[in-house]
Amino acid sequence: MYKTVDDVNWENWDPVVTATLMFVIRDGRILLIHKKRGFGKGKINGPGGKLESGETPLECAIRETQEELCITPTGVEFAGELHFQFTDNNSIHGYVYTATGYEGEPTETDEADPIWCSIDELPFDRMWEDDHIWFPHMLEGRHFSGRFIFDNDRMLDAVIELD
Ligand SMILES: Nc1nc2c([nH]c(=O)n2[C@H]2C[C@H](O)[C@@H](COP(=O)(O)OP(=O)(O)OP(=O)(O)O)O2)c(=O)[nH]1
Repeated sequence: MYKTVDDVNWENWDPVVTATLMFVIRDGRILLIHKKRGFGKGKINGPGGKLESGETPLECAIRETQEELCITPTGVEFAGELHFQFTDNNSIHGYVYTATGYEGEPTETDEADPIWCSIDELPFDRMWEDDHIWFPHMLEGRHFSGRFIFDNDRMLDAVIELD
């Protein structure tokens, strides 16, 4: 039973899922989604999803943003990595990207409803519990690597490292 980050053998960690997140940030605002289905349904997050075979995390993050919001992010940069170990043995390796712009118009889809938020007033109470830890680093443009233990959607422990 995982309780703390130290309970995981990170050297041999073999995540069940690799997933991505994309955050368009411009003019003091960030483009988030209300996630309408799938893992994390009901939460506010960035667009993103699971890696498909043959795809790089960057390609996945762009594709998922196209699928969920009908936009193509531009000025994309790697922001950080997230390592989630769940008590039920699920595990997710997440790659986070930021973008400075996009082509197209953010549009509601079956998966997501776009929401522009001020970076000073992020709705952390409606987001995953770890997000308030690494969002400030992402917004400052610092690369981060986070390790987290979750029991369903309750965070039990967190360690964050900065470059
Ligand atoms: N911000 C944030 N995002 C998270 C956390 N945990 C977590 O899985 N995510 C993201 C990574 C993925 O983008 C997404 C979950 O995967 P998903 O989007 O593939 O789920 P899905 O069932 O909708 O599957 P898909 O078909 O869209 O690929 O949630 C977290 O703690 N914080």
